[in-house]
Amino acid sequence: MVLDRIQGPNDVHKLDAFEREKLAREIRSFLIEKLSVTGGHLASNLGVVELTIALHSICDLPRDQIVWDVGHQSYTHKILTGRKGDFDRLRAMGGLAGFPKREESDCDIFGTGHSSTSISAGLGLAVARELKGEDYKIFSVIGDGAMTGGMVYEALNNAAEFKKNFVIILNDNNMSISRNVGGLSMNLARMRTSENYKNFKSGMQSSLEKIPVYGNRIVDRMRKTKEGIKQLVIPGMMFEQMGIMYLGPIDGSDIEGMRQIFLEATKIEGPVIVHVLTTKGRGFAPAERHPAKFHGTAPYDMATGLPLKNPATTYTDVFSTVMRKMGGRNDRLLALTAAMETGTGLVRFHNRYPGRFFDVGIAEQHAVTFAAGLASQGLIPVFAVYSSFLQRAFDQILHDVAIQKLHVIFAIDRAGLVGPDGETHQGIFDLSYLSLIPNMVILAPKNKWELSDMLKWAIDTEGPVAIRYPRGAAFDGLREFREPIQRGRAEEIYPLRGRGTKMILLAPIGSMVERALRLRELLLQAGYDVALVNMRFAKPVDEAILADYANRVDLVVPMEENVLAGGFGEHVEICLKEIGYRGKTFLVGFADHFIPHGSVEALMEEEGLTAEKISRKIISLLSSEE
Ligand SMILES: Cc1ncc(C[n+]2csc(CCOP(=O)(O)OP(=O)(O)O)c2C)c(N)n1
Ligand SMILES: CC(=O)[C@@H](O)[C@H](O)COP(=O)(O)O
Ligand SMILES: [Mg+2]
Repeated sequence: MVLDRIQGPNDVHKLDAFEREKLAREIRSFLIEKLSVTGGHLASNLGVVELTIALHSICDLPRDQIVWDVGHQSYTHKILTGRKGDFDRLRAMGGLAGFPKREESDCDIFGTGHSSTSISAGLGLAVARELKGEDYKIFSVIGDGAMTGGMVYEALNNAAEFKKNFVIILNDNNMSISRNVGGLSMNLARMRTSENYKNFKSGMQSSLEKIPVYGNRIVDRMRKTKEGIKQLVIPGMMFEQMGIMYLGPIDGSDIEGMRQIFLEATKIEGPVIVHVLTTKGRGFAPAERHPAKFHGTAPYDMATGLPLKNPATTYTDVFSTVMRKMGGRNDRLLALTAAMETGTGLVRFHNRYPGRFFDVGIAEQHAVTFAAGLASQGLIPVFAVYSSFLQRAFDQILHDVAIQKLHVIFAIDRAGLVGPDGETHQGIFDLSYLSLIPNMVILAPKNKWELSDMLKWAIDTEGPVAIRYPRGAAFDGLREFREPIQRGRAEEIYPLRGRGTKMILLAPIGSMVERALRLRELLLQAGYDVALVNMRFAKPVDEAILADYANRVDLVVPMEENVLAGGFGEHVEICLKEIGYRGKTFLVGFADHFIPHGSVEALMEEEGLTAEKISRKIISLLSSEE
């Protein structure tokens, strides 16, 4: 096996062209087999095996620097830098991360996870290299989907001005997670099919000879032509006009061709884009047929590609069903996504009401302000978005939505721990960054029925509303508790019983209600009297119910799947102080640190947030004062 000879960075340099081809086949089989057990980002990785081998074979790592946009496609890079042996524990706690991590390898020069950062980071590296008087190659590898993110254009604009040498490899597989959208995507599609691609492919050598003046020749030619329409199909014109040299499109399965072009590109003065055409899911038929399904996959059967387990009903499924239903009842209801149609459960709404569905690309900031514009005209946009991706749009929420009290609904999926994607994707900050914005109303459901009720309530109310719910199976307990939703009102589940050594109020929100059930049992067993209130609203907090309990309990325990800093518990504490509560509080949530990858339960254990661990802390707190 050629793969066995790859033990660390630059081992790929020892291979000849034939062996490089063989290595690509072996890596592909390796990934298909390993990910069938662990799950992970299969389709994107299968698409860039050859591209990564070509790149590594002209780089001297870790001296040369590669920035992977999003970083979900960096598995071959990890294999080629000595991490092949870690793939059995891909994305497991303490195991190999699914994204580049500086602490994992000195070949991971820049950590990623969120989209569209690689050109800015690459430019930063290039400027730093010059300021430090150093000399090495810098590559940013970015997908066509990531090119829909606004930061890319801020970076290109800047790169054209700064004129630093670095190479942007545009990995164009004609897909984001779902179909790629927008004007740029249409432009790339035209480039794929243009005559120049065919010419470039057949005349690689003559194209290479032209490289130093390649861009200018195209621009000169375009200036001369009077047939304006033809300009549209000249690849790279858009980039060239911005002052970024463009090469391509080139074939992303041709390792030798890519090696030559990548190397030549590093010799060009200023920023260069090399446009590479790849195939998402390449070499695994189910993934080539359904790239969206295999973008991020759970373990699967290698023969058929079918999932090994049937997934339980998720909050995303519930959201999906209710949106579709409500779309039929209210024709002002709109659904928005920033390139996460599948993940947020909007496929059914899209199919049923195509005119009221909008995928704006990986553009969370734009999505929020676009929603604000729609809401200003009396429409009801629901922006379904992952908690960690919404972080990008903080000012748009504050400035464009909240100040104007516009009725935009934020359906915040993946709120709480997401597990294997790790620190970049854990949705543990939204309660903090939303709570501090005036006019925001924030809810979190305890179970699947409550998500449905909250969404319907949010559609009928006014002003900005956020509903946050976690990844994974929806809780289907506590079905009998279904008080109608009222603004700022909590729901009492279990009152105090009137007997016990100390009185405790458990005040969980969202997913923590389920955990509080078990916690309550443990505390009852320890001899305490324990009430449980489902707080429902992180903002406005139900002051009345807190005031009611304030005189009766010794301890209030707000619980949230969010960081404690600026979170729900802190707001409850402020409220209790205003009410004049004299007892203790014990805040349950995440400490002030980033939480790495692993299964959600393992991480909860590590964070001390299992019912058992919380109960031990509470018992010790209360017994220390006895
Ligand atoms: C800010 C942000 N929004 C959404 C995502 C989710 N996301 C991860 S990969 C991806 C699609 C990227 O498409 P592309 O760059 O073309 O890479 P491909 O998977 O096709 O290789 C999306 C939307 C993200 N990582 N970051
Ligand atoms: C790379 C990326 O950002 C997405 O693919 C993300 O991993 C999706 O996560 P879910 O599996 O929770 O949809
Ligand atoms: Mg793509």
